[in-house]
Amino acid sequence: MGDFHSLGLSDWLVKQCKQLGIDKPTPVQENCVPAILEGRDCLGCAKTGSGKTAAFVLPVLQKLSEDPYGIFCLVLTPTRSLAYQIAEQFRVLGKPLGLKDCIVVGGMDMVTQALELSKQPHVVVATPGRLADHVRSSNTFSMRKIKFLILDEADRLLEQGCTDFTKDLEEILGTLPAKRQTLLFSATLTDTLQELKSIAMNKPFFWESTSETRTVEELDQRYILTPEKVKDAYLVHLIQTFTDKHDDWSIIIFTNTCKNCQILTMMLREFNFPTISLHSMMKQRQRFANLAKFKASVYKILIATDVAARGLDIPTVQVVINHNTPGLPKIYIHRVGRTARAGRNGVSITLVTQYDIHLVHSIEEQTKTKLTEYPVEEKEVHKILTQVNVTRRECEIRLESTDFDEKKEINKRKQLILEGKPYLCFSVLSQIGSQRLSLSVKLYLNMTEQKQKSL
Ligand SMILES: Nc1ncnc2c1ncn2[C@@H]1O[C@H](COP(=O)(O)OP(=O)(O)OP(=O)(O)O)[C@@H](O)[C@H]1O
Repeated sequence: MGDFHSLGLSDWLVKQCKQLGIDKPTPVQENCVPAILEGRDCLGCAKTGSGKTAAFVLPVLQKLSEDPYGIFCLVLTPTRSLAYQIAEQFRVLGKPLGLKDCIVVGGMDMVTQALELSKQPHVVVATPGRLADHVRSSNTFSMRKIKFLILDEADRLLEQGCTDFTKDLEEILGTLPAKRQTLLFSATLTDTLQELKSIAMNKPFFWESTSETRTVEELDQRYILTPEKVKDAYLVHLIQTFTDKHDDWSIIIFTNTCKNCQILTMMLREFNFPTISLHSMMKQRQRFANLAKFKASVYKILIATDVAARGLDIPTVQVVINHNTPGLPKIYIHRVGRTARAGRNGVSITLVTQYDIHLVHSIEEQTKTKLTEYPVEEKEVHKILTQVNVTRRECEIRLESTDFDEKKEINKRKQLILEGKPYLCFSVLSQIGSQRLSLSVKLYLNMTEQKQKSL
């Protein structure tokens, strides 16, 4: 393996890497950095935690230092917290350049963002929805001259999942110059990306790690077979065991819904475990605050939905627990990739019910790894079963007495209105009929009326 100099990077960047403990390039960096410096488009597929971020940040900074202007580079990423993490890497590595960056994500003040964009930052890191909003509503900034477009977690941005970025991406791409370098990175590349490889212009460089397995060797992948009703008792038992055995530990628990995330957080707190949550029903500021507290080890347990499955880089995470078995192997790969990063060891434990066994088989098939059973003293689990289930029920009742479900409905409706789906909105709205709701109907009607008038 060479060093960063031999990849074509300048002294100041190599020095900057050293200061951060980045001495030797990882394979994805070793292969992609020279191709990007040559001016080629690049598709990089490498395992979680293998340093893909620096693989694009370093060559962009090198090129920026040769011809500095703004806006030089646009990075798009599917989640808000990931946008902050990427911007941080640019800021730290690009410090000697006096790098100016701008983060454009939903849930934050649009006016402040517009002002920052108008100051022509070198690098813009954005989630597609909010950047498309700015493109539609503002003419105070231009991306006509950007040199680099980067899609991080590219498969997620391009797939048509529950959050479909297609429309926003089209809008953004329309404002970019055709002559640019396009870089796509992910730990999981889909067929669409494989197709893209064959049709892309600009002689794209494609790099995929040659390893047979899709997860890292340092990750010990386990499962526990459990009936649905005993799952929470296993969870409490596992956490208790980790607490007893390790001083310096932190755990991410993934679950399938925001509500479940909330209930599990309340339940684990009842057992005095330092727990905090992260899901899309929380306000953006609260999400950042919780993530910061988890990173700082103020709370050792983070319960999250898949909003935290991709990209988050928190070195202290030693254990990932899947409270539900992910329906897609790809989601499993990203979730368990929150531990065992950058050569460290880690454990993942997936709670599997009898109905999920086929999901485990397809995970094993895709990752080319066999999950092994995690040994548990069942007697100990059964001792706490009743107490855990009663506590969970109490938490469910407590949550039902709050406006959690109502908030969820309001969020859903806001989304429908933003997407311009009036009929659907009406049918959802008419079921509830509170004052706040009729207000949002009026607002929507007003907006469409004005739109029609202006037409
Ligand atoms: N050459 C290197 N040597 C040592 N550590 C590195 C090197 N390059 C990056 N790192 C560190 O490795 C960690 C993981 O990097 P990064 O977040 O870029 O992974 P990733 O490949 O993007 O993972 P994911 O697919 O989960 O997003 C970071 O903390 C980063 O600082």
